[in-house]
Amino acid sequence: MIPECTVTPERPATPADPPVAVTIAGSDSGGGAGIQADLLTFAAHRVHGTTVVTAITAQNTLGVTASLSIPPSLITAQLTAVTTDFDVRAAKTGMLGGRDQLVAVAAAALPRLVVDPVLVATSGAVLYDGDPTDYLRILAPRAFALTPNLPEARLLLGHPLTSRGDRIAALRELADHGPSLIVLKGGHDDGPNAVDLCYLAGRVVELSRPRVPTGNTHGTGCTFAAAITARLAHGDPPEAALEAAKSYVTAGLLAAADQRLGAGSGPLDHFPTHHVP
Ligand SMILES: Nc1ncnc2c1ncn2[C@@H]1O[C@H](COP(=O)(O)OP(=O)(O)OP(=O)(O)O)[C@@H](O)[C@H]1O
Ligand SMILES: Cc1ncc(CO)c(N)n1
Repeated sequence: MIPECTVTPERPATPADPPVAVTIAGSDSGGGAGIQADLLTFAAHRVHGTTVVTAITAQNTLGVTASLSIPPSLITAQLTAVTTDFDVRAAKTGMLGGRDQLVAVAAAALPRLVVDPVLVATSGAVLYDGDPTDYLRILAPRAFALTPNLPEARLLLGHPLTSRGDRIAALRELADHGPSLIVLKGGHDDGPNAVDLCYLAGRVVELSRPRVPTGNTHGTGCTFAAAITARLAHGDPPEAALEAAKSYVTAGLLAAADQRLGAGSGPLDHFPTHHVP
């Protein structure tokens, strides 16, 4: 006989319940970026991770060889399944694949939404085949935070960002589309420090840590945005969430600097030993 499915009786939430976050992103078969990196990051922060898969990529440390976008109706169904059952405290988008998928995500009401505008993989593979400005026109008005890297910010705004003045102007331009928090990631810059310029409640804040000399940087952007999301799910104020996420990514890069996983750019270590969630 099949036992009947029982529903847990209503009881108030307790501090022992882990907060819930949702990642809306693509699958990386190599396990270093996308949904896989996000779930590892959530787990390292003791956040229960739920998922809305938007695309499946055939990918490893050397690049992406194939990808398939999930039909928007199935994206909506996953969003409904997650948000009608769980008390979702924060959400994050990664690879969306195309405009129809982005529109399906923008139709959902998601708290503390962190949008990582994934457009092109470091290897050159196209991860968004629509117009990059869709992110600004359709999704940014729904977002709490937007976290482009420098090449992505250039594509979103359609002009180069050379000087520090250009970058500060870009922060304001991006914030005009709605998000309270903008993080312009400087991982692709050179220099002894990895410096991200942030715009938060009208202030420019610099997030800086020593640059880790390593080629194992696959999935740093996903991991950083997922760590911000995890800290927001715990209720951290935005500036504390940013600092904690930056320290976590730096610790993960350091711990995996000499690791060999795959022949190309390997993943970082999502459970660095001295990280305490
Ligand atoms: N070698 C490094 N050492 C220290 N911090 C780094 C390094 N590379 C990137 N970071 C930091 O990691 C975070 C993610 O930034 P990055 O610019 O790499 O994102 P991304 O380009 O979106 O990532 P991805 O390569 O996964 O697409 C930022 O805080 C950035 O400063
Ligand atoms: C699935 C996926 N999402 C995001 C990135 C960007 O790192 C990637 N390479 N793959």
